[in-house]
Amino acid sequence: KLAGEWTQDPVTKAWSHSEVEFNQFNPERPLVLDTVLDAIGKTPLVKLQHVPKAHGVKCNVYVKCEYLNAGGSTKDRIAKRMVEIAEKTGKPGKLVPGVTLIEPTSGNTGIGLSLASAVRGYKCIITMPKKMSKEKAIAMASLGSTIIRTPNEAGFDSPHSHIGVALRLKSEIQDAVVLDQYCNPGNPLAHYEQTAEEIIYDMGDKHIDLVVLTAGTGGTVTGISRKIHERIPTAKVVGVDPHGSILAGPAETDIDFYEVEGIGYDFLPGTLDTSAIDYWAKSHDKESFLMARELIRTEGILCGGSSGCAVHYALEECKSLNLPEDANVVVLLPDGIRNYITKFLDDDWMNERHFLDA
Ligand SMILES: C=C(NCc1c(COP(=O)(O)O)cnc(C)c1O)C(=O)O
Repeated sequence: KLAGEWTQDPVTKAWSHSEVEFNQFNPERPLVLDTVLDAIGKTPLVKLQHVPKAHGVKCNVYVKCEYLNAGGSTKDRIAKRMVEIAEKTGKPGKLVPGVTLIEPTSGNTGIGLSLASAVRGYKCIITMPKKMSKEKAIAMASLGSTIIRTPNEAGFDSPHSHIGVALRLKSEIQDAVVLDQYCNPGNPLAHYEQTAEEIIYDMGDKHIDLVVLTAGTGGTVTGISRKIHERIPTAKVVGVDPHGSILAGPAETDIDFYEVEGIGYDFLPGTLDTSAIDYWAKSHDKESFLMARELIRTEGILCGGSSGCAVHYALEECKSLNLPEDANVVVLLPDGIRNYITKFLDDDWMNERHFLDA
């Protein structure tokens, strides 16, 4: 198993891991790339021009557009990093041509791994709950992956869940490897050594006061939060967790269905370091989708549902903290509209769920 141990230097506050070497951050990227996998990372930060004011927020809000990654989401980063680690170290399994990658996912990690498999010549089997969009399934199938849908109501520890089915398939298929985004250090590491460094580098002399991040496996919030606290100790990091999920802590034990894809779970993933998060906001579907639609319509930001979730609750925090005009807030937008064309972008889909009711 790769999980290994994270340790933090008591003086520099820098993190290291017992099993993995870290890549150096290089802000430059050549324009001619060896493969499409090199078109992952270096996504732009965009300053919102209208949405903050429309919601009574006077500070500066910058959104990191992760839908501009090669596979369309921030999860391309961890897919590439987990494959790199396995190719280099053979952990959690040897990746040789013809090997079968099996991964439980809400879709975006699956797209990232399907992309890497198409480029590297691996076979790929994805297990994904039925709740997740058809668009994501079609993207993965187009990249050559086999998709197995699992029941939404199956708990994480059920043999019928996307995790349970992936583990069963691994035991049945020869030369199969489950990289396992829920405990693989390559998940938070990709964000600690790259996503967070991009944010710090690109913000330059604009002081970062608040970072708002949705959480699913917790890799994004763990990796970014650790680096932000290491380099900008005064900055606060807020995690956003949907009602119906328990990531924000035992108080939210009411596990329930919600529509936003990719965030929240009925268990605490090994890649989530809750001590790295200053505090949590609990989110609702309606506000998340309405904000995503507003960002698209008034800012031209073609983002997904969890992006609307992150921005809505970031604005709520700006108001409750009464952040001044010169404060700077960074929000990560994990994926884009391609994954949801027939879902929250469609008025009928929204009306069926009363998300457009006043
Ligand atoms: C866990 C997976 N996605 C995480 C995710 C997240 C959360 O990112 P984490 O780094 O897993 O906490 C937010 N928004 C979207 C649209 C996502 O797809 C997955 O694609 O398997």
